[in-house]
Amino acid sequence: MKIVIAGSGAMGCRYGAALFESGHEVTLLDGWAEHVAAINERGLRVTDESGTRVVPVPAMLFPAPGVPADLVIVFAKATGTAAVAAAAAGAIGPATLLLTLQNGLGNIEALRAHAPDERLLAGVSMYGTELVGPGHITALGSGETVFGPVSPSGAAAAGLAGAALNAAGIPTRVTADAMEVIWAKVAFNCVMNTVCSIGSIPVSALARYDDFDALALSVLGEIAAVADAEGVAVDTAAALRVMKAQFDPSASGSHLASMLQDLMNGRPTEIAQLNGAIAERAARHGIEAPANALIARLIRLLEATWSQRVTSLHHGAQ
Ligand SMILES: NC(=O)C1=CN([C@@H]2O[C@H](COP(=O)(O)OP(=O)(O)OC[C@H]3O[C@@H](n4cnc5c(N)ncnc54)[C@H](OP(=O)(O)O)[C@@H]3O)[C@@H](O)[C@H]2O)C=CC1
Ligand SMILES: CC(C)(CO)C(=O)C(=O)O
Repeated sequence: MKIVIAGSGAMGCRYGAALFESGHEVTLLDGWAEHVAAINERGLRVTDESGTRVVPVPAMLFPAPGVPADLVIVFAKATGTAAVAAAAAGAIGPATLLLTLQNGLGNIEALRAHAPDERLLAGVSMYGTELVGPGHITALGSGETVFGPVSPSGAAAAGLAGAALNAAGIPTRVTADAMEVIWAKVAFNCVMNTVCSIGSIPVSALARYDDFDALALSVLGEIAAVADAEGVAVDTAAALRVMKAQFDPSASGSHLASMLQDLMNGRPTEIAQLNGAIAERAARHGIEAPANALIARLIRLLEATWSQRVTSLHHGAQ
């Protein structure tokens, strides 16, 4: 298949490398010139449990040239989905499938401007990945990819894309209910990404915190109420189990949540598409969501002040 990755940071590079190595014609599209140049000059470096390998996958700066792909996978941050899809429009032809595995709410809505529902596929990934520098990612931990068609008429297309990912060694499950898996992952990220960011801790450190269940459930209860108002069921007990399974270093325990990576890189976070979106939708539905509203405020505080974080005693002393 001719595959274009629209937004080739940590995750886009991870999926693009695996698909390239399994024989597909892959192009990584990104807006970071130094990263694209490093990939084209030295190959994409992928570090995983077995070491570092170099993958000679080609990369290009946006915008995409006018050559339609069979599959475009959007892996920009959710803050930039609309802009990235517009910059990738040259690769989206009348038969192109458009797949989003991004975190957050609102990605499907942003992609609808570029493909009808029968060619839109959406879901989630539990892979923990870090962009450690231009042209270099660490791809650690296991995790399932789950997605489905946005419209029932896209079921065959979802099967085709799922088969390509599985054949590339990315464990993938195709579901009939994309919205259910997206909301379950939103619930996961609204707790895990924010709490790990506020604490500046890896996922595994949460295992040491006795009150995790109460903290998580205060956030999850509000999310379940908002999801319910939008016709989607979120199973809070199941969400809590999935989170706690990630404390294990062989899952994503040693991983730094993507929101914490954003803060460390001085980049905007996806808070508006996570707890911020929950607080906003709750207000629209007349539901109280103080925990999510407070967490959104705390993350915005971190975004504004991260560069002034105190990291040692006697800060400023000579
Ligand atoms: N990382 C993870 O473990 C996981 C991430 N996700 C989700 O996948 C989506 C993509 O996330 P992810 O791959 O982590 O995103 P990254 O932060 O790795 O990359 C996103 C984009 O940000 C820009 N960028 C990133 N770092 C720099 C830098 N230091 N300097 C300049 N530009 C930079 C690049 O594009 P540009 O310059 O064009 O902005 C890049 O394509 C998100 O929705 C995320 O929540 C889901 C599961 C796990
Ligand atoms: C990898 C995982 C599941 C861990 O929080 C994630 O979604 C993220 O970092 O954004």
